Amino acid sequence: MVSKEKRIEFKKGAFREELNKDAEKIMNVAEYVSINNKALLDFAKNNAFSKVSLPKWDLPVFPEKANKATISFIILGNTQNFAFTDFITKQKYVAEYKGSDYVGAMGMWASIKKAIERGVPLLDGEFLSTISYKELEEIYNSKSKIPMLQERLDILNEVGNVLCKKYDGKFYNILKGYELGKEMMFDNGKGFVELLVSDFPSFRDESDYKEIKIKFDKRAQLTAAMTFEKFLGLGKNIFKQGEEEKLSVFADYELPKVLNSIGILNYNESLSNDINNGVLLKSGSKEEVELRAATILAADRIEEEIKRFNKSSKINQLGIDYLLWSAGRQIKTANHHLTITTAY
Ligand SMILES: Nc1nc2c(c(CN[C@H]3C=C[C@H](O)[C@@H]3O)cn2[C@@H]2O[C@H](COP(=O)(O)O)[C@@H](O)[C@H]2O)c(=O)[nH]1
Repeated sequence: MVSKEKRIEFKKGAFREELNKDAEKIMNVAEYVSINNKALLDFAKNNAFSKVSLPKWDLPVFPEKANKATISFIILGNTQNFAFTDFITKQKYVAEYKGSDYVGAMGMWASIKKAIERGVPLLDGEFLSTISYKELEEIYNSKSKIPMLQERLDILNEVGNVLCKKYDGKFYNILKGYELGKEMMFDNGKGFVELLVSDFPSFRDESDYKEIKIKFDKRAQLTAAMTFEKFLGLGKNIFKQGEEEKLSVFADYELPKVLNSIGILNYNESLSNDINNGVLLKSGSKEEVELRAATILAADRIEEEIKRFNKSSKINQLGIDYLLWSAGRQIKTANHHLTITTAY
């Protein structure tokens, strides 16, 4: 007979298992960040019976239908889904779309939707492989300037080239056969998340911490999650049942902010001062990797604890992510950490 512990492990899949293990190794020797078990248990207990919904990605900045063009749009946006706070002014990117202002990541989605609607062929690999700085600047030009424009451009050029070489110039071809209920996120190297990371260097999101290599793959996992949730919101499952259980939370700058605010992540004095004062944390620094590793581990433990308190809970990391993310929107006072990176 398979024990309950084993069953949970099996459902997580190899990627998430490895990520959790590496996060745990890092947190065992961490210097700047620690997890407060009491706060974690309290949070799990208080949320064990909460009704958790998943995002439907139905704001006007997203396409309305569940089809191939929507899949392409979601992948395109996730090539650009990082760094929305200006590193000097600390202001968030703001873009206007159909009379409303969209802030941060939503501003980015607004700008690419607006460009596609006025005929810029942003879903076409060939166009992306040669899109220029000026053209991209024009696309993002709105109420403020988007950070890291050159990096965004380099990524689009790279992605365009790979699409032309391997995917007939089309994003949606990365999702093999477009067969409802059949697609895999992880499939021995051939799943959707795995192909994004292996074929597109800019999706690779890994860090070295002492001798530990940890793969967060935030943008690649978020691409799969958004695709899953967008389709689900319209009553369709594009992926094979259970694939979503293999995803971790998305290790960005928002989740550690929330986890710290509710006492689950504790920072030492120097890290706490740096974040409060808006000091940049170097990409790949111990501080930055610990923040991300702690986020992954804490979210995984919250799921385990919720399931201990509520044996019939079906919550997974997508639910935990949305629970924390939504909590973050209410926290207006705390700073998130600032790192110059294309990962998140
Ligand atoms: N873990 C996690 N990270 C998420 C999201 C979302 C989108 N949530 C929407 C989904 C439905 C609702 O309507 C929400 O609004 C964005 N991010 C990441 O945060 C950063 C941007 O932050 P800011 O500058 O403030 O926009 C950036 O790295 C972005 O990729 C999430 O759900 N989980």
